[in-house]
Amino acid sequence: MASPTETLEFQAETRQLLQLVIHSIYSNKDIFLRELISNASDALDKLRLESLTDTDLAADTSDLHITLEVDQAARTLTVRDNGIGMTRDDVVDLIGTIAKSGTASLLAKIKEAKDADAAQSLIGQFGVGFYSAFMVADKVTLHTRRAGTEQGTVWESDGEGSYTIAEAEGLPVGTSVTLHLKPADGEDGLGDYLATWKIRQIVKQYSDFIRWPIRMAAEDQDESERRGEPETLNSMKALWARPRSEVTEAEYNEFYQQISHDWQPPAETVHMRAEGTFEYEALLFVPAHAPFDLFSRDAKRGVQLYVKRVFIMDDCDALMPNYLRFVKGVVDAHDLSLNVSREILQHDRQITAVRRRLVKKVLAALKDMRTKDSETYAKVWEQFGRVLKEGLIEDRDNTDTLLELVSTASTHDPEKATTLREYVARMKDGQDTVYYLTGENRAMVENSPHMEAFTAKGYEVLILTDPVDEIWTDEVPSFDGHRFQSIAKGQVDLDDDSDGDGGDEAKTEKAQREQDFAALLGWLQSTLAEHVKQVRLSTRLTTSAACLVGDAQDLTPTLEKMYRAMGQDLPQVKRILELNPTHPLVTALRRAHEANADDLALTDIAELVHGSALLAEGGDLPDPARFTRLLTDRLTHTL
Ligand SMILES: Nc1ncnc2c1ncn2[C@@H]1O[C@H](COP(=O)(O)OP(=O)(O)OP(=O)(O)O)[C@@H](O)[C@H]1O
Repeated sequence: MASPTETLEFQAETRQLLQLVIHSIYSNKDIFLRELISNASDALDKLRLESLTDTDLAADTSDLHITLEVDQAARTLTVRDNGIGMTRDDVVDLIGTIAKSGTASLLAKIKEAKDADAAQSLIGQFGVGFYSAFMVADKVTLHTRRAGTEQGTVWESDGEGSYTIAEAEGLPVGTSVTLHLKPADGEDGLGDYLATWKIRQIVKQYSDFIRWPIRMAAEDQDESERRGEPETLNSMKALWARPRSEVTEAEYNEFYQQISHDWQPPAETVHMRAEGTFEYEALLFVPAHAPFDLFSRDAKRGVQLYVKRVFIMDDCDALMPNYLRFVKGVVDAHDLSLNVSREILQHDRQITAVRRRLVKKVLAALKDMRTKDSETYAKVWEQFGRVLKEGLIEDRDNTDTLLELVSTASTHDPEKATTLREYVARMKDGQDTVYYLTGENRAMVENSPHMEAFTAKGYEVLILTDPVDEIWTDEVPSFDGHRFQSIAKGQVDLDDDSDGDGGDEAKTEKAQREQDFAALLGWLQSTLAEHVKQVRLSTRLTTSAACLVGDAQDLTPTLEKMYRAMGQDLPQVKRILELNPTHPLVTALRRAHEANADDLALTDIAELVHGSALLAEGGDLPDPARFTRLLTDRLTHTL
């Protein structure tokens, strides 16, 4: 006897998401069918795979398919599959809850979204799956029975606060989802989903490449039986297995949209076939925009893995490195076992070789796009540049290609980003170094005192403002033989007279200056010993009195902060204070020190010079209250 019907509440987040879905976040309601068919197709994949790998599972896989049934009188559309099915617990867990990470933050963002378009693009990135049924139906009934079990389950909800669940007898293995359709409403984007032409059109558009037959039972069931086989609506062609020359751009785009649930076409398509000892086909896509969770720790990565047309897994991370986590697509390998697990894949030499080849292909496609279609490339870089730069740290094999892809702001043109190659082509005679400065934002970098001499002398400096820039510039020594040099690190001697003429004179002048300032520098060094490891004269300043720099191998303050935020226990990184010997404050300080080295006011000024240099580069003062007091005292003295 069947158990009584239970009424259960949706989880709070699920309820919120349902409300968003029902109140038409999507202007295009037709996609509900794509979502339900995609779930049904996954269920068929799972049953096929499980029956191949679990010989104890007595399941009939001889005719796996999806059926769409229209009942005009009852105004229902049913999506039926004979796939894996669900147990009662599965239904409660999978349909009543959204276990996806990031749901709460996504909901918050959707609520903040300014308009329906922005909200739609956010929810589009998430994929509402099963719940999209409630866009077109005011009641949804689901019957299901898990393969290998006897007990069926029936679930029903109007998408408001709760759902009912009960046992059901005599169900076939698989799942059927019956939508009690809302009336068609053109203005609200609600099509007539009882019309077979409409269903045919939606399946063709969104689900043509689904690898299982999608059949439609004709309106009149009796008549269809008399006519024989129901009609199959989709072509089922595995697009990746067809030669490139036979696939149209529209087909590629539709396929991409099916697997990614994206509403825009991809920015780039890579289709390849490898023959030889390890055969495979790959069809990869670079999306046009980043998913909302690109930088979240548990963001999915990887492509779908098939073995000889049998779906094995989604998000196969062994096939894509972390820094290409935005690439979507399919890899169909011919010589793998269907039982292959993620762990085995991680250590499989052939998979590593496939991955290496795929990475090269994707990077080559991006490089090609950069030369041939710089406008699209600029958009792709804007979306994924920060992630691609992680490759400079992770992937030593492709450093050269990745460096060619880098596009960054520079002092050359405030409006336009530059590539490293363009930078090198513009380098001054005798310059063999690529100068850059990292910082939190463009304005801070541009106004940093470190820039002064470079600007004055016409040297171009790259402006790097992504956190990842701090790290890769530390790890990658050069581009095409030209060393990377932070203008906030090491000795920068732009006065160096490399061709020799006049060099002696400059050297004598420098030596004289060093001698003149020796006493002041020595005194400052001991006075500021707590904060800096050295005080020296600078050649990089023209207008500021002082700046802080690091040794070539030192961590930058931002990097130091990042490591500390990650919980690393670092010793204090002391920096070098550089003084501008031509600045009136510095020359006056020298005179005052010569006149009376014991004047206590000089100590305050030394601290103020150090604090100002910190502030000028956007740094944090060790003791802001003390700095303000010293500054106020000094200002009071001048009045
Ligand atoms: N027809 C079905 N047969 C078996 N299980 C199903 C079926 N439909 C849904 N499910 C189960 O319910 C889960 C939730 O489905 P839902 O469509 O909400 O999300 P999803 O398919 O996991 O994600 P997305 O649609 O964003 O890719 C699925 O992962 C699957 O386990």
